[in-house]
Amino acid sequence: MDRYDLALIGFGGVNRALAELIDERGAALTSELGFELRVVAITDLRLGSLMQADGIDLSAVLALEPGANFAPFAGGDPEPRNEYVIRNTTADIVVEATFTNPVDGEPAISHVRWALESGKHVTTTNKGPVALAGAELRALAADHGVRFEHEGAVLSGTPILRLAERMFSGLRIRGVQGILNGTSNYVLGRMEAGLSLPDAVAEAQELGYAEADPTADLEGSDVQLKVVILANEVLGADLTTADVSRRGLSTVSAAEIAEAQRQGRRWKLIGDAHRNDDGSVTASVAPVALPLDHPLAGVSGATNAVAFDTDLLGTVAVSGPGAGRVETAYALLSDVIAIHAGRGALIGAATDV
Ligand SMILES: NC(=O)c1ccc[n+]([C@@H]2O[C@H](COP(=O)([O-])OP(=O)(O)OC[C@H]3O[C@@H](n4cnc5c(N)ncnc54)[C@H](O)[C@@H]3O)[C@@H](O)[C@H]2O)c1
Ligand SMILES: N[C@@H](CCO)C(=O)O
Repeated sequence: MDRYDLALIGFGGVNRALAELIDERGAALTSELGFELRVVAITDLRLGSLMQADGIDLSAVLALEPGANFAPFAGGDPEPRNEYVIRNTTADIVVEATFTNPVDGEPAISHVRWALESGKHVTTTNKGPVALAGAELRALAADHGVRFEHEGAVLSGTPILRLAERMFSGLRIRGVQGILNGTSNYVLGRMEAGLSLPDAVAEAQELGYAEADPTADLEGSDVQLKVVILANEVLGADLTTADVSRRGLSTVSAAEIAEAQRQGRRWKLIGDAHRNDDGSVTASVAPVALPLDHPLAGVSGATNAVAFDTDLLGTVAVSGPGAGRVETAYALLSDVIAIHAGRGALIGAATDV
């Protein structure tokens, strides 16, 4: 029976949800998926670090009181010690789910680099490494015979990256456009219901949708990262965030939201990347007042949706959760499944002799 030992870097909403999934459904997952999952290391800014090669008691760490840390545990330390843990853990897969830094992607890029350099697979939901160092990290993974998986970086657990990569072969994709941020879409809907912006944002934070700094959600830098990922991984471009124009929700007033409703329109924060006739790719993030009959106008809450413009199929639209702790934890699990599916050619899968 195959087994994958995981090191969780960052123990917030998403990685806690993954730990809960393993703790509560581990046996069922093993019989359904054909491999066992264990967590052998955890680091977090607030909790410090914990390394236990025989497997961490997840119920115990999930039950920690607010303000407690890993120091009392065998193999525990009050400091995160990320580099030491990543380079020395017995884990097969490092799960990077720390804050997305839209400016330079650090320290997550370093976390991923250290993991790949030490021969460990990586799965991440952190947009920074994928958008700002994706090509370098994919090459580093290949050099070390391991995988760099990141389905959850765009549309959370809704598998649009794998869909485009595996199911669109033979198609020429001319563009991709969509609602790519759950928090802002949730907030717009709640403001249409009459809530103030601060109250709507507070709800999104409580629900675990928002970035550590929700400005990233509202002002479009989160979508900008995702547009870069889609442009580079789906359209084959080589964009950076500097290539993507960005306008956020602060350019739309509550009065304009109400006026749009009266006119039968809905404001949506839209990310777009499309190929021009000369082969170049243009990309943008901007609020748009869509007519109610537009396919994206009806997308509500933290749901996201992406429309792929293809040559042979016309428009192919995919909709699903764009945020959520459990939904995003599933993206991480889907990455482990992908690693397992490709294990024949890879190092890193622990198997019984
Ligand atoms: N929540 C979602 O719906 C969702 C969906 C898709 C992607 N993501 C991305 O996944 C990542 C995690 O999201 P989350 O909702 O769990 O965030 P979160 O803020 O709940 O948790 C992040 C955790 O990382 C820890 N952390 C931050 N910097 C660290 C460091 N240098 N070393 C160790 N720990 C560190 C924090 O203490 C925190 O506990 C983010 O990059 C986010 O953008 C989140
Ligand atoms: N804060 C992000 C999480 C998913 O990337 C959002 O709301 O879409």
